[in-house]
Amino acid sequence: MANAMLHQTVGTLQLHGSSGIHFQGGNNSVRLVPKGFKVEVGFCKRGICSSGEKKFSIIQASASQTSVFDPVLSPSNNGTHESLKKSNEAALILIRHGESLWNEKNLFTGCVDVPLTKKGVEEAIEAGKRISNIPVDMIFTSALIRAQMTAMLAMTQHRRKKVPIIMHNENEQARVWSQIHSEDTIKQSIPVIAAWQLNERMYGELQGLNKQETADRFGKEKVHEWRRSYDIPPPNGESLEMCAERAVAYFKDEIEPQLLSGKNVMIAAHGNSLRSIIMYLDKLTSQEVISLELSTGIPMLYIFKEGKFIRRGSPIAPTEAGVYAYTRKLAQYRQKLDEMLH
Ligand SMILES: O=C(O)[C@@H](CO)OP(=O)(O)O
Repeated sequence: MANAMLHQTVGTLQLHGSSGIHFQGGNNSVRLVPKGFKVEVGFCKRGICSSGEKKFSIIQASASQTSVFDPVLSPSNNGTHESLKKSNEAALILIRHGESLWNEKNLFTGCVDVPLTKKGVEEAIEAGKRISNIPVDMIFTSALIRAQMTAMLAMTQHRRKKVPIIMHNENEQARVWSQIHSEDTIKQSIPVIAAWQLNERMYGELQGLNKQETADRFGKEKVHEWRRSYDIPPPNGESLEMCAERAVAYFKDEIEPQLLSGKNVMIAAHGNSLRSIIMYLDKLTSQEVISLELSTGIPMLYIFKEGKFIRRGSPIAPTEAGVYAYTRKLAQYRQKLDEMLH
């Protein structure tokens, strides 16, 4: 469950035993989680506490647009899921990070945490211009700085001027220390969730090697197989299939519910983690994904409507009318921005 909300923790409960669903906190026993609240499942320090207890926090959803999880919207609730699929529409922007210092040097990067080059910074800003009229309610990035820089730099160009704020939910203290105590400020913020599951495919023993030198040493075909085949991993690294197992699972579990509830989402990630997500969105076969290449810093727009992802290509420029005419909602959003800013 995404830990995306800007929220107030109003209590902590524990689940005991295995006899049915039974929440207990202090002297109080709670059977149902009221509407507008969410249950956040955490694990005691190192995974599971003694006697299998798990820690639950009851969190009051903020009234703002940025409070993201309503249990009623849970995709596990099938009836609701179906009706939401029909009624909601949301924009999904995917963006591969701008050029990194190791892209520039032609080195296999994978999970090595390398920042952007100056050109990468410029690409991210340019990408931001292209999406400056498209609503963004939530941002997901990988845990790597090149994706996070890209997301933040892109948002400097957004006309709505909401402030992207990285959520720190790694432990209770981090969460409490980063709390915002103004509803108005929360409304002017965009939660940014950093997730390792969106990281670049782990390139194993190729990380740090020069791509050309590796091709010279092992042969062009072998290296192409490592780089682009679906299920053949590079030495001690992840194949695209293995990368998809975590990236697509994260997308389905954490991002799709947000889209279902009508949130407009931007994902800043990597060549291969995004290839695996696009494979899922566009229903590509393992053969088709081989030839899918993503450029750095080019945003791609999808509309999520009636449970389907509709690929809308890349917004060309902020002034380009076409992209905003894709849906009435996008056109209205842009018009509102025009009225606000003129
Ligand atoms: O080095 C990497 O991490 C990736 C992306 O830059 O390389 P490839 O082009 O092989 O997917």
